[in-house]
Amino acid sequence: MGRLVLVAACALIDPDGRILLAQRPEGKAMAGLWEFPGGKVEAGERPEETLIRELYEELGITVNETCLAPLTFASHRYEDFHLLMPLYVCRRWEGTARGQEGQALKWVRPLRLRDYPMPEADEPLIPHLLDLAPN
Ligand SMILES: Nc1nc2c([nH]c(=O)n2[C@H]2C[C@H](O)[C@@H](COP(=O)(O)OP(=O)(O)OP(=O)(O)O)O2)c(=O)[nH]1
Repeated sequence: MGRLVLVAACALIDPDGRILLAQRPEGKAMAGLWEFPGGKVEAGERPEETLIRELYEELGITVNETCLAPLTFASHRYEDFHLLMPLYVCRRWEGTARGQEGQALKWVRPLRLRDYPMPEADEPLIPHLLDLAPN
């Protein structure tokens, strides 16, 4: 196995039950694919701290730790690393999500998630989101 990489990700869910996807920018690995906001857990961080930091940096929103609920996780072998990615859900935050790094954002109904090409690791997460918000 290659390196184990720990990434915390979050499905933000709006009052209509739609989920926020962010498009990975050009120049990064997996550019153009749609992902759940989040990022690598840095040394000394808890995953919840990572998410609070990343959601502010990427989207400009403020999230309280008590509003982050664990849903499931992805464990996926990529060519050069193994991704372990806990997925949280969050229905409450402060501010309006805007791509702070020029990335496109899209609020997507769970049934439409498959219309957006996602990283391989994310595919098994979709049924969990469909169970959660079945429209
Ligand atoms: N945030 C997020 N990352 C995901 C998802 N699915 C998935 O395979 N990943 C992978 C893509 C990256 O390899 C890693 C997240 O790393 P990142 O976005 O913080 O960092 P990066 O690839 O831009 O690399 P770096 O330049 O910051 O080191 O997890 C997802 O749904 N959300």
